Parts: sequence; structure tokens; C-alpha cells
Amino acid sequence: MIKELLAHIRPHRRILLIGGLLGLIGSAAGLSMPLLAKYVVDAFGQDASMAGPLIGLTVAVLVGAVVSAGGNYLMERTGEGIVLGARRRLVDRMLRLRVADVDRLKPGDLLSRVTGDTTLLRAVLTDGIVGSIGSVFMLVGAIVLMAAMDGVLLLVTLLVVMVIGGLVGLIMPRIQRAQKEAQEAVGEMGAVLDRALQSYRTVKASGAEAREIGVVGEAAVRARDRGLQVAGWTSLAGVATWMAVQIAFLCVLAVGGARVASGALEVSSLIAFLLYLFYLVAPIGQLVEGAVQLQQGLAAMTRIREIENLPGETVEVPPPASAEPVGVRFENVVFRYGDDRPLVHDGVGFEVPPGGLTALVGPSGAGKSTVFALLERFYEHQEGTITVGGRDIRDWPLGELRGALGYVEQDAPVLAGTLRENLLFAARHATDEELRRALTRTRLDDLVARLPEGLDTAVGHRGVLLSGGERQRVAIARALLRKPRLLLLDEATSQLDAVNELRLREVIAEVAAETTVLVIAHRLSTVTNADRIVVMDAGGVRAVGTHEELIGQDELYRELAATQFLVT
Ligand SMILES: Nc1ncnc2c1ncn2[C@@H]1O[C@H](COP(=O)(O)OP(=O)(O)OP(=O)(O)O)[C@@H](O)[C@H]1O
Repeated sequence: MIKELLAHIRPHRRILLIGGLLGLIGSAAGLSMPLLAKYVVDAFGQDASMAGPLIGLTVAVLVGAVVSAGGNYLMERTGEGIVLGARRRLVDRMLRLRVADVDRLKPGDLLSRVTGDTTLLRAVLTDGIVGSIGSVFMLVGAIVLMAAMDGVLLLVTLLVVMVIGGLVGLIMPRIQRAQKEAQEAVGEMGAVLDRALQSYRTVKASGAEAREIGVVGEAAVRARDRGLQVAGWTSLAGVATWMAVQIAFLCVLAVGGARVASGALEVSSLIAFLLYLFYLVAPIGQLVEGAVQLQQGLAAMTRIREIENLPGETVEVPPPASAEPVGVRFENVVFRYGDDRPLVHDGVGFEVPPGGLTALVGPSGAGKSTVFALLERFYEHQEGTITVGGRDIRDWPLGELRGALGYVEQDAPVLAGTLRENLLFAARHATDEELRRALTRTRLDDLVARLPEGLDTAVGHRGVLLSGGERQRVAIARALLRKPRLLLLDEATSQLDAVNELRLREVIAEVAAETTVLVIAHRLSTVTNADRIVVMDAGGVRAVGTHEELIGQDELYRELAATQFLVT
């Protein structure tokens, strides 16, 4: 784990080295001060000129300040670089995860890993590790100089510091545990808040504001409690450090006083020794702080690694090799969403030739949307064969497969941004003519004409400024712009009014003349003219045929049609 932490530093090692070096020079300037102070005191006694030592002291102060500030800036700069690198890697991985993994994770928690945990890395890698190295230098330097002053006093000091250091060592594991829990609590809070924000209207309409505020509040309180635990243990470690120095001070004063009285030690040496003693406060404090930060960094690293260790997909979408429509075949497909889940597909089989309109119908939960999830390879089927264009989908390069498919999901999301950005989302290089054609086809041209800024009108977060039907047509236009060889429409017409639905039926018929269209529909009226209808039920395909054939042959289909007033 520490090795992985250090891997984040590697690209910045040169700047970090310079920063560290400046820090060391600053420390050295600091270390020289008590020594110079000793000369000033000696000069008092000997009636010598104080100018030299005083100038030396001033130079040491100035050099120390300037060099430390420079070193500090370089450290901060490196810290920002480290955070940037960690965020880039994490976001890159997150957007390449498999749908199956993302479905299990909570978006709010993922967000907190990118924003919160990466920031913690910065502290441990810059202030923590580099600061600790500087502190060790200060500590060793101070100890060497103290040894030069008086060995006995040094022994007294080290004894006291070591006893208290042992106590601090006992506290550290507790800090680490509390810190990990604190970060988890923050992630949990993000997840709960995200859930509330994602379903904002439902929260309001359900009058659930107070309850959701309570739930997020509870998560925040848990984060605070864990934070307080960390603060408590950290303070205890800080107090122990401070006590160590104070007790050492008293002991040194007593022993040192006796030694001065016996003539074994000069007063100026005792003063310098005591000054060095107080110099120990900062580096020891920094070492304790560094150890605390290391615990934070390790906890953050664990959470970042959890995501980075998940398998990713490498998807290169090549330019379409051909626009020829492709057919689809499911053969004895068996699929469940997880080992502990029931079978969703239990030997599904059907065939769709290239071109034309095929509808998937059946009761809710029959596994229709799952057919699309398998075709897009969001999930992998466990048994059987799925072919697209006569080729097993496992033999298709993933990017090429997805490049050949157009997909309109059930909720047909519209992203924030302008209408144009949304339409061109899957087809960056579509021409204005293609865009215009897609708009006319999906009857969005009227809408664009009405909007104040036309295609450049912002659609709001998740397209809230559009109506449900408009959102769905935008999603369809987006899929069409990609010129798919197989268009998958999931419930694509459920939110359209009667006039638009009729128009869209014409559009789908038009598109089906050029490419293969597979549509999932609850409203049979939209698919009565389909070339073939696949009736799914309870994890299998029970019948395939045209509307007229199925009315005559399949009881379930007849029932579905009857409830929708298509037959009496
Ligand atoms: N991501 C998922 N993880 C686990 N189970 C899932 C997931 N998606 C769907 N399911 C389950 O799989 C079954 C089939 O779902 P699917 O969405 O394919 O049905 P459907 O026929 O499209 O239904 P509807 O017409 O209501 O959309 C359901 O019982 C559902 O609970």
C-alpha cells in the first residue's frame, strides 16, 4: 500500500526533491539560530562586539523565511499535481467500468472518492511524507547539536521523549481505524444525498423532505462522530508530545541547573540546549501529524484502489465499417443478474433477420429490457449464443459492436447542456443536414423553431426543461444520428401523445426500411404493423408471428391485445 502511495509521487519526484531541499535549507537556517544566540550571549559576557552574531542571526532568519516559503510553494504545487493525477486515473477508470459493476455501486459514494479521498492523498504525500523527512533532519540535527552541548542533558531528554513516544505509538492504530470509518461515513453521506437529489421531485411530491433531511443529517452526524474520534485521538497524541517536551524541559532545567552550579556546564550552553529542546516540539509534532496523515492516506488509498481494481472495458469505437443492417439471433440464452439471483432468461431463442421492424412484447419483468442489456454487452449471458450480423457477440470487438447499435433506454436520459450537444452526443461529426433530417424525422423541428435559442437552448439538468415526450424524441434522434445497423428502442413510444405516436410509427417504419429495428413496447398499437412480434413470458419466448397470426395463435398475446382494446 505504501508502495502504491509512493507511485503517486514518482512523476513529481524532481520538483519534490527541490522543494524538500529548500525545506532542509530552511530547517538548517532555523537550527543555526540557537547556536548564534549562544554567541550573542557569550558576546555579552566577554564584552565583545555583538555585530557579527547579530548580522548572522538576521541573515539566518531571512534566509530561513524565504527558502521555507519557496519550498512550501513547490510542495503545494506538487500536491495539486498529485491530486490531479489521482483524479484523472480514477475518473478514467470509473467511466470505463462495466455496467454490471456500476449498477452495484452508489454514485454519491463514487463521487466522494473522486473529490474527497484524492484530496487526502495530497496531504499525506506532500505535508506528510516530505514534512516528516524534513522533521527527521531537524530532529537529528537538533540532537547532534544538543549532544555537542551536553551529553548528560541529552540522555535526560531522550529518556522522557521515548516514554511518551511509546504512548503515542499505542494511539496510532486507533486513529487509523477511526479515520477509515470517518471517510466511509462521508461516502455514505454523499450516497444518501445523491439519492435525494436524483429524485428531487419525488421527494417533494411525497412530502418526504423532512425525512430525507433527517437521513442525510444522520449520515452527516455519523461522519462528525467519526471525525471527532479522530480529533480526540490526534489531540491526545499532540498533548503527549507537548507534555514530553515540557517534562523534558523541567528535567533538563533541574539537572542542567545542578551542572551549571557545579561548573560542569556554561550558562550559555544551558540556554542554547533549552532552545534546542523547544526546537524539538515542531519536528516531533510534525512526525506525529505525518503519522496521522499516513493513516488518512492509507484509508483513502484503500477506497481509491477498490475502484481501480475493478475490471474496466477498453472500448475503441472505430468508424463504421458498413451501414448494412444486421440481424440478431438468440439461441438458448440463459442469464441471471447474479449468482444469487433468479434466472431472467431461461433458454431464450428467437431470430431477427436484417432490416425490418421486430417488436418484443410481454408482461412486465419478462426480461425484454434484459435482451437489450445483453446485446449491448452491459452484462454477459451465462449460456447459449447471441449473434449479431451472424457473428457471436463475444467475437465482436466491444467498440465495434456498440458502434453498430443505436440504443434508446427506457428512461431515455437527456444530459445537461444544449439541445445540440445532446443530439450530437453519440455522433460528434454529424453534418447540419443529417441533424436537420433527424429533427424532422422525430418531429422535433417544431420544438427547435419555438425555442428561444433553437438548438443552442440549454435543456437543464437531465433535460428537465423538456417535456417527457420531447426528451424521448431527443433520445431517439440522438440514436438515429449514429446511423445504427441495429436500432434498439426500449419503450420508446410510451410517453408520446397520440398524434406524435402515430408520426413516430411512420418514422420507425421509415427507419425499418433502412435498418433493423428492435422495439420493446407495452402499447401494442405502436407495433401492430411490425414485421414480426416476439412474445416473451417468464424467461422464455412463447410465440413469434405477426399481429394477425398471434391474435389467432397465442392466448397471452390475445389477452394483451384485448386489454388494450385492439381486439374485442
Ligand atoms: N440490473 C439489474 N440487476 C438485477 N436484477 C435486474 C436488473 N435489471 C433487471 N433485473 C431483474 O430482471 C428481471 C427482468 O427485467 P427486465 O427489465 O428485463 O424486464 P422487462 O420485461 O423489460 O420489464 P418491463 O416491461 O417492466 O420493463 C426483473 O425481475 C428485474 O427485477
